[in-house]
Amino acid sequence: MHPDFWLQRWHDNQIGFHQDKPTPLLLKHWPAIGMPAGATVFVPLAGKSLDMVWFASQGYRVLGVELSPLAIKQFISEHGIVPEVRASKYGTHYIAGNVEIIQGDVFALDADALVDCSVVFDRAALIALPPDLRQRYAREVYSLLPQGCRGLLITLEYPEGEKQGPPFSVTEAEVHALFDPDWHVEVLERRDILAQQPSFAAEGVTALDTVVYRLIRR
Ligand SMILES: C[S@@+](CC[C@H](N)C(=O)[O-])C[C@H]1O[C@@H](n2cnc3c(N)ncnc32)[C@H](O)[C@@H]1O
Repeated sequence: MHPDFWLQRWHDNQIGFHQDKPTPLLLKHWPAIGMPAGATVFVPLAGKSLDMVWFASQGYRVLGVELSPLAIKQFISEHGIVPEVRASKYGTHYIAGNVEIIQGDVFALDADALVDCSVVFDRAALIALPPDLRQRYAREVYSLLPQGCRGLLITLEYPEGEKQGPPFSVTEAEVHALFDPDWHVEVLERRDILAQQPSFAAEGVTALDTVVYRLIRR
């Protein structure tokens, strides 16, 4: 997916993926990750997600990465934040309290950028990417995370070809193909959400599951 696609989505305010509260499945499953307060949570493809605010409210540090300057501008203005701003080889860093968001390309990160991250939260990130980029993302971004790093990954699954992504359907088999053997992959929950997502049914999708995974970097 070309970066311009996402910049245009933000420009046109086509951000149906944005939620006006923290992700309920995050709140439900976070205890299973067992991450002490003070840890740094990596939030790739962060948007202006309120999950970042929730993590900060729970005493975590947050490192978000987001391509769109507009998303970050909105995050800052909607939370009345006055960030410190600095530039690095990764992009422009906006830092306020426990939250740091890099405006830049997630594929430009290196291991140094993620060295302090003990956990990754992936909601609408892996599934925002088409198949070839998903492989690159697992190979070039997840692989930068330190040993022992944990992850909470939320995906969607719907029958092949019933809808054009994003969001893309990513099967359990694909999650294993992407992350085995570097990550231990475990399903925490699979839930049928078709009835709660009328826009999918309106597009002709006949089945829709969300799946929550716990990942542990070996
Ligand atoms: C579907 S949205 C999800 C946002 C957020 N995770 C949420 O739950 O609301 C995907 C986001 O990834 C951003 N994005 C896409 N490709 C990116 C890349 N290569 N590097 C950083 N951000 C990217 C887009 O601008 C968009 O805001």
